[in-house]
Amino acid sequence: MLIRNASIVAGGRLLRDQNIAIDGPRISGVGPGIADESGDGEVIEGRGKLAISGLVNAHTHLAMTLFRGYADDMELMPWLSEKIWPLEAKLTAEDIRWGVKLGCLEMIRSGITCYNDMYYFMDEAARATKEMGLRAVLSGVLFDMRPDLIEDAEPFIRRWKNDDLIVPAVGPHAVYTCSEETLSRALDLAEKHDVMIHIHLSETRSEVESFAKNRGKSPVEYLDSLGFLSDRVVAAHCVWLSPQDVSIIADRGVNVAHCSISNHKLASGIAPLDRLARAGARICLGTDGASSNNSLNLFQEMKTTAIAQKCAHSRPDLFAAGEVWRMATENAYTAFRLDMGLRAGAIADLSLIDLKKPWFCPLADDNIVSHLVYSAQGGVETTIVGGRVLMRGGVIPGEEEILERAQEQFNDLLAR
Ligand SMILES: C[C@H]1O[C@@H](n2cnc3c(O)ncnc32)[C@H](O)[C@@H]1O
Ligand SMILES: [Zn+2]
Repeated sequence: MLIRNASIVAGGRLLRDQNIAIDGPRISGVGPGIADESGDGEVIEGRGKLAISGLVNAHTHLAMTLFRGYADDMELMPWLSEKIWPLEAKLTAEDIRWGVKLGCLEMIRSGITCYNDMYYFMDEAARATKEMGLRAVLSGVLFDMRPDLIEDAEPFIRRWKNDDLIVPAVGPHAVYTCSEETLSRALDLAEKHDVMIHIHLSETRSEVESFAKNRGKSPVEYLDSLGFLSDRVVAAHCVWLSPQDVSIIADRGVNVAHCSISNHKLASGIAPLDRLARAGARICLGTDGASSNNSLNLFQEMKTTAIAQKCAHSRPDLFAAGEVWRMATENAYTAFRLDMGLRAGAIADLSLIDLKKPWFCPLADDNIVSHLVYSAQGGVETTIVGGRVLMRGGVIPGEEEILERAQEQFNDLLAR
């Protein structure tokens, strides 16, 4: 396959008239005049389009698209205990199938090619994701109150560990819902199978303060005392951190999944991203679920991340566009061990964005990253994962049926 005459971003600058040759699941060449070596004869016209390497959603609960708009305007714990968990108790595999497909539609349309998820019925989520063609790191959520879920964690890893798109992981929900035994079991599993650990961490002030009151240490210090923290961990939120917590996170190489919009919508707080960045922590971006955002759009996350941090610190120079762009791309590629980027040999996970949109005008060689972070509002029109075209010219096969079925599942779930 050959994408011809596209523009790309290199060193923060716009590079025009580039060909991208794709051979099977990988990129075979990028540059002016590069020829198609695959022999499949497929050509995608890239003139007037920007090719970007795929964005990575570092934290979500994809099937929560069915809960979009279901319980707005609440803070975390009452939201979970009074509204979300009672309805999740009624979830079926079919709900997960169509909720995940709906979420995949939205992510394909916003240039996300890989997502990191922690939820229920994850075999169904994996099958639905593969049908949609996206890449995913998936973990079944672990709670003390659900010993059945804990029992299935290892079998799940064994079922999916050699898949070409699905990477299994372990998902202990949080320190306030998982005992030390559960956390230690999750860690042992992750180390035994060399998979990642996905956890919610220090999201709200009350969570951290009550934990410290009961345990005499912060959630971060507690996890560190268990030997839990390393670059195998993706920690969502990391909002309420002491200076010591920040040092531990950075020193252990923990991957932070910063969820700016979810933190704002639940009024959880504004994460100390500047302190984390200055300490050398790796920061990625996540949308969280569509019930606490309520979109699955990393362009919105990037803009919100940048402007929220600038305003919180009265420092407009903080988190320039290029730094935030790397949170949704390169930082996540490192965190999730993804061989991604617009270069020969990388996996062919990329999107084309139509530059003939008002929000990309005026275009200069040095303002494209600014437009992507501060003004882009859509225009992703082609998305490719592993060399498979998932959306072309704005068309995703089967989209109408997915929208109908997701609506039916939502109606059925609420009626249960
Ligand atoms: C996977 C479980 O986690 C729940 N969940 C969704 N969003 C959040 C959040 O921001 N913090 C903690 N837990 C969350 C989800 O409803 C599942 O029960
Ligand atoms: Zn979450």
